[in-house]
Amino acid sequence: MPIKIPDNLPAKEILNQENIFTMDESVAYHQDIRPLRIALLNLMPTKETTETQLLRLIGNTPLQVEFVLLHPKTHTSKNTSLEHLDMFYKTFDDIKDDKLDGMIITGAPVEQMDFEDVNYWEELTQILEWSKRNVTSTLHICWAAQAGLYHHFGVRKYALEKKMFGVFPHTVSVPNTKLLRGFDEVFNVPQSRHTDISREDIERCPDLEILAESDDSGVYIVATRDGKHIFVTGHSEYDACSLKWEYDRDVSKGLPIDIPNNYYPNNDPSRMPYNTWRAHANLLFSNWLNYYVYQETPFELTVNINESLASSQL
Ligand SMILES: CC(=O)SCCNC(=O)CCNC(=O)[C@H](O)C(C)(C)COP(=O)(O)OP(=O)(O)OC[C@H]1O[C@@H](n2cnc3c(N)ncnc32)[C@H](O)[C@@H]1OP(=O)(O)O
Ligand SMILES: N[C@@H](CCO)C(=O)O
Repeated sequence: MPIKIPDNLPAKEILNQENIFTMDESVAYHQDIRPLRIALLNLMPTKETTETQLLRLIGNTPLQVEFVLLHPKTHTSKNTSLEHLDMFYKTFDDIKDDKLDGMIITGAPVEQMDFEDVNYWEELTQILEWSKRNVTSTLHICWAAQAGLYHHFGVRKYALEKKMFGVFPHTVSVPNTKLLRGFDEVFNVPQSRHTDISREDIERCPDLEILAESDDSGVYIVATRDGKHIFVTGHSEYDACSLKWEYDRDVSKGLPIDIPNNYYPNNDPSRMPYNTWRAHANLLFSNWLNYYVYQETPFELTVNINESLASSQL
């Protein structure tokens, strides 16, 4: 949340140089508050786990959030029951005439397919197009980040020789960026993917900026310069045991898989892993909700986003 301080306090200039968000008394007086409407487009097979992980992070805010769960209607889910989807989920058709303050699009275990072979690809591209005009800020996770970068900017994904699997040290690439406010200079993020995006491809797109990366696991966060589209390659939302569960699954299937990097104490899979990324996960989501959604979204959501986006190149 912004700090409201007297207009002429000396600390204000120092904090402004650090991009710390302060608000003049005059602006604060006029700021209106209402609940934020955030959708989760859940593409994961393990839908209930993902709902819990993301709600835990979205719930860590003083803002009121109305959460809308979406699933792709053109995909028949094998691993989530129809009862669960009918009871708790909507589809794009139900919300396409609305506006949203924010949207999160999850990862999906389809990264080794061509985008066009994913059976809900056409529906997803409609949603991505719609998000440009109807959502204040969209946060794409893992495969959704690759899908969004490909659809909006033609950035492709590359197959990795070996799965990027484990917990990797990351660094902030742009000092004082609002999305990474409060982050340590080195912070951990779980990565679990067979494909990658390239720094050079992103640098060729003037609308994109790399905000965080890792010497070991590559680009972590890319954002459009207007903050309306955020692409996150890792899984900060994962629980302590998510990588263990994936590792045990692959071992039991006899798949070639290394012990997750920097995860188990002494690299020993018989020991319980620690969560060393939770604080940064909470910061990432609360910074996004505050600076990219709440501070940017119009009070009258229906009035709107079209106007503020009219000048955007997307
Ligand atoms: C790169 C990232 O984004 S990482 C995020 C993805 N990570 C995860 O999903 C981790 C958890 N998932 C898993 O461990 C596994 O997918 C499991 C155990 C749930 C199921 O695995 P399997 O039994 O081997 O495969 P299964 O045939 O059930 O398909 C798995 C999923 O792949 C996706 N999928 C497979 N083929 C297609 C296709 N042609 N089009 C779209 N989605 C597809 C679906 O999401 C499907 O699950 P769903 O129908 O419940 O949505
Ligand atoms: N995180 C995924 C990668 C596959 O897309 C898994 O291991 O299931």
